[in-house]
Amino acid sequence: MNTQDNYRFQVNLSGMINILSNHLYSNPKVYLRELMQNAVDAITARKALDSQFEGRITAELTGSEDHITLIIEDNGVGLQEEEVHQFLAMIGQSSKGGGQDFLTRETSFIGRFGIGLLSCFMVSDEIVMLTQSASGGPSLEWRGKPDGTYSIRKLDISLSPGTKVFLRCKPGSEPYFEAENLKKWLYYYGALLPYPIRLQTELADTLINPAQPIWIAHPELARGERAEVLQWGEQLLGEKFRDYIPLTTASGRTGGIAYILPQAVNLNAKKTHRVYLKHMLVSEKAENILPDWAFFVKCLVWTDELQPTASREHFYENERLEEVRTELGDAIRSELMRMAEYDPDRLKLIIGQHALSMKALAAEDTHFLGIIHRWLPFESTYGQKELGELLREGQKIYYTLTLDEYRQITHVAAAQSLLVVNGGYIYDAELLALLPQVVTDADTERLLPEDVSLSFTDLSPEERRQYYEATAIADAALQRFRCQVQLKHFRPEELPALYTLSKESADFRSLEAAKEVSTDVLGSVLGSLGTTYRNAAYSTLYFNLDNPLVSRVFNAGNQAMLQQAVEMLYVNALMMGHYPMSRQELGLMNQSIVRFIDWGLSNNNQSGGSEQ
Ligand SMILES: Nc1ncnc2c1ncn2[C@@H]1O[C@H](COP(=O)(O)OP(=O)(O)OP(=O)(O)O)[C@@H](O)[C@H]1O
Repeated sequence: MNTQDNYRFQVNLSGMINILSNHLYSNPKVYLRELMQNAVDAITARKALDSQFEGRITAELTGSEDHITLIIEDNGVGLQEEEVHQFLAMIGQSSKGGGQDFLTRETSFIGRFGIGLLSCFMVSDEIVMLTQSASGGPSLEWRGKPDGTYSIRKLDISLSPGTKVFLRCKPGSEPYFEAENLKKWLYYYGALLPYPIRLQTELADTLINPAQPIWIAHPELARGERAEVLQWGEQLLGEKFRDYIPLTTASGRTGGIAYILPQAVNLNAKKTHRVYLKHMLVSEKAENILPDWAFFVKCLVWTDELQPTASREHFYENERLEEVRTELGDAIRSELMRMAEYDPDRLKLIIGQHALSMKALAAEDTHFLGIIHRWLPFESTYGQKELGELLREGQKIYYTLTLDEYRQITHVAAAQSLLVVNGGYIYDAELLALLPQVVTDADTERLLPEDVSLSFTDLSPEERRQYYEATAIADAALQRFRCQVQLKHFRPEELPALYTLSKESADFRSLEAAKEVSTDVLGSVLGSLGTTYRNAAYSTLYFNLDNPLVSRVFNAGNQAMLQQAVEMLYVNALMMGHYPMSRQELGLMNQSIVRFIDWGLSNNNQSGGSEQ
């Protein structure tokens, strides 16, 4: 019969500490956060026994230079001997969770993983804890070492309930024990704690956190405390803000202040917010706490209902987080809508600075679009204007889909008094397409460059006869570029020619451009693709007979010159429309320039010669 030997896993504690410090904790200073969190949890547990109980946390720096020791003391619930063995000395065991779903289950404590205390070994070679349980029993001393050993001793004296953790600075960790740093970090992590945190050194006894303003518990009251709210924003986030929006949720368990960023922000900029869990700072990089469109604010959020991950820097992406995100987004949205009604100048200021963010939100929410559309800025043939101003023109609003399309037709459209909006910037075309759904008298339409030509005037039958031959020569000159020529009358008369592409001819041009830069194999694949376009993919070059130069060229009766001029005007029209040119077209431009200079020179010589 086979015998089976059973063994227990052994944990190499120093190896584990190494992993935690290198991979879980972003910086050794988090040891202070973990100690404060334990103190906060111990105070919460004691408060559950006695609701009148007043918590306090004290940090004390003692010892000479080589023996600096930090003592963190709380008057929380303390530990009894069996709890020390069970929770303090057992890694991964926490007094604050329990059950299968302890990682994500909601508790009134911050800690849940049973590993936080290990972070102290990043800065100290020993953790000494004196503790007295509020439920009685002897006072205890526990000493834990990073090699996984610990000792426990009953004290002869009886301490008052609570816990003191002693950490002696290990060589190299001195900055983490400097009074100024400790002061800064105690404030950083604990500024919103509702009971006093003190730092005592031989020189001073400092209260770290000021009394909590009323709007922490009731964010809606922040509206009336402008100066104070802005000052807190500057102190906590290190930036001067000019405006803010209070954040509330229906349950009241998550709240905050969304500070409007004083400068415009890039759409792709990281949107990070500072989140306090049960009044302690857990993350200043929380990205997923607000909807994506809210990139114009930096928030202070406090919550007692979200579940932090073990690194504490993020929150579990669960249903509740999703609801909180939606509710915080709603709070911002309704405040903006409230401004639209009662404080439009304030909203205009925000839109002026953060149009992109406002457009992102409006694209997601047509109701919001309906309310704020009039202040959204757009680039148009009437200039950079707010949509409200454009609507007041009472005209149909045409919009392009791309910046290139807009550039191609803007001067022609302007001359025809068409109101065209550049829809090439992100959200703009989308918003203009949505507009008629929410604004009853808004009439918007997508404009294609070729549509502009519909307003051009045809030649009279007599003109058609007169220019028949010249048009045919011009047309033949551009055949090799798959471009047909049309002679028309249009405004502005300063514009000699307008090049337009249909969707198909645009695709064909892109294909040709891709072929020029591709390898042989890809080139032949693209080449065979191109054959499917052959027939329909013609672009059009409209010549403007109202333009004096065009009129002279078409009336000169000089076939060679007409051909050259048509080619030259073709490349010129391409450039005006910001179309990338093919190698063949660039070659044509160079040749034409040289030929025209040559022509000019020989004409000059001839006239110079006849004068003599
Ligand atoms: N100041 C304290 N007062 C009372 N008990 C404490 C204190 N500090 C630690 N403990 C006990 O030690 C246990 C382990 O603490 P540790 O910080 O390692 O983990 P945790 O707080 O439970 O969870 P997490 O790893 O999420 O912080 C706690 O569950 C708690 O029972």
